[in-house]
Amino acid sequence: MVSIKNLHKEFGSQTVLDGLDLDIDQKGIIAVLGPNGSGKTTLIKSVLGMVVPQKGDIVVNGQAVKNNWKYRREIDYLPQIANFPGNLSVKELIGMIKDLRGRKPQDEGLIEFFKLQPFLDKKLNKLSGGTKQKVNLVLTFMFDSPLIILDEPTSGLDPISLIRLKELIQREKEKGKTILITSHIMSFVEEISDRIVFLLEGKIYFNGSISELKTKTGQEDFEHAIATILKDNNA
Ligand SMILES: Nc1ncnc2c1ncn2[C@@H]1O[C@H](COP(=O)(O)OP(=O)(O)OP(=O)(O)O)[C@@H](O)[C@H]1O
Repeated sequence: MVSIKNLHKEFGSQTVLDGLDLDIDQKGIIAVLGPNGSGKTTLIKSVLGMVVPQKGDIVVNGQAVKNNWKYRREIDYLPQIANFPGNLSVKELIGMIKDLRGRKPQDEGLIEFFKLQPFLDKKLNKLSGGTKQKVNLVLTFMFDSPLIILDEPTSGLDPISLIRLKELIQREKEKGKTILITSHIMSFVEEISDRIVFLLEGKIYFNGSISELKTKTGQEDFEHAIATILKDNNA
């Protein structure tokens, strides 16, 4: 599904990705973790073609990413920070994205699922952070693509909305999709992930299940296992 070989990305003199290799060939939920600034978003954006690496190859669903855009039709992406045009209403924005994507959307079920009906005629710059995130989630999930990439999806969500998000992600997993997630909320990651990919110093430091991570670090609980990696590496 996603194959990354020898990926290098530098911003000026700063090396962010340093010969990173990663294969994601399974269905299910994969959490991409790592300390702040470790390159999670840079990695995701490289897969999406939004960041151009200095070196390396990325193949998504059998298509090379370089100088290509068609493969993106099969990816749904939730950005960490959504810069919505503030003067549009929620309804107008959803309509605009539907027109741009040109695929049959499932927006109505998702609007109902996140209880967004009262906000449809409101301008985006008048919405709270959590409500904006729900709009962001509707836009992401409405096209039913086989690969879903979620950058900090829990951002700003209240407990009920967080439960709904987890339900939605599980539902998508049961359809046989591959879902890549970054999050700093360890309880959320532990609850939903099938596999953990941990980034450190521009490379993959760990790639495996939560129980393998606990064994590797000698810790019984997930949060402490992550903390142990960070402490051992002065991250
Ligand atoms: N466009 C850019 N120009 C310059 N530096 C950048 C750019 N994008 C990212 N960086 C730098 O690359 C490093 C990795 O950033 P990135 O956003 O990928 O990290 P992250 O692991 O997603 O972090 P966080 O957990 O804080 O979201 C950071 O030091 C960041 O400042």
